[in-house]
Amino acid sequence: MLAAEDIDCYFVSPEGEVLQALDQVSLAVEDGEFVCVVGPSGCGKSTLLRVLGGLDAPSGGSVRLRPGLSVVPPVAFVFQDFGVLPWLTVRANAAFGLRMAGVGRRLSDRVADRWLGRVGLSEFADAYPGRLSGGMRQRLALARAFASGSPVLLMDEPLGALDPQTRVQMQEHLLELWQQEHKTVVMVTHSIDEALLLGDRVLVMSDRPGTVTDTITVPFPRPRTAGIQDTPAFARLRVRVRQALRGSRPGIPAQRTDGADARTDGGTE
Ligand SMILES: Nc1ncnc2c1ncn2[C@@H]1O[C@H](COP(=O)(O)OP(=O)(O)OP(=O)(O)O)[C@@H](O)[C@H]1O
Repeated sequence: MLAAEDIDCYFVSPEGEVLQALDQVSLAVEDGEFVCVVGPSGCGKSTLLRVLGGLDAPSGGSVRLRPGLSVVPPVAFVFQDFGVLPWLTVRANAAFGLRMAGVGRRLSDRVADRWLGRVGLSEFADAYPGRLSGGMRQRLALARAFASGSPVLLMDEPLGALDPQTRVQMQEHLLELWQQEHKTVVMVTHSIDEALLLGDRVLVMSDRPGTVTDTITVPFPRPRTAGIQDTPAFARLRVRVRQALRGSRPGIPAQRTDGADARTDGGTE
């Protein structure tokens, strides 16, 4: 569905310093696959996502989407800061991707209403996002991405701004939506547990310039529930990802392996 080959990405700072963000990154994502990307802060995860979605042009290499994709736009983004437009109603926000793709108001509103129902926001359809909590805004952002009809969703720390309890609820919600819709997803996250709960594969990136240093297949059958996080197999895989991350960061001291800290940036959940 989505393939990147030998992506290099350089930036020039305002001082004129050349900075390499990505170094020869290659990946291939199957139709309907959920791939999570973890890596140290500043290693180029967001840059990779932007290149995959065509928001940034790579300095070298190429990105290909499955030929013949008839859906416009083929890719929808979900960002950590929700990307909700405060001057549009909740319904208009949910319909935004469709409207941008040229779909008429009546149809896009109907699709938006269906998705607002699925994320539990029907009663707020005519309200403005200012009335929504953080978790509700993120549900709206997900509704907009799913409603857009895009087969590929690129998510950049989509649950990162939520409080821990809301985040757990949203992980379950996202898991449920994805299991019903089978979109192709590439999601950047700082949480190892989130990556293992949601993903089919976890790509581990090195420190900047970021490159993919390890790919871990997540063997847990679907449908999954959050309960798998309490199993010994999950704990073993958590350690495996953590070791891969340590391997990608020479000189970084070992992190805890008791499961209390499952974030790639050393924070807590
Ligand atoms: N437009 C830009 N201009 C200059 N430098 C940039 C630009 N975008 C990103 N960078 C730099 O590229 C590197 C990678 O940034 P990026 O945001 O992709 O990392 P990240 O892994 O997503 O970080 P984090 O986990 O902290 O969100 C960083 O050093 C960043 O400062």
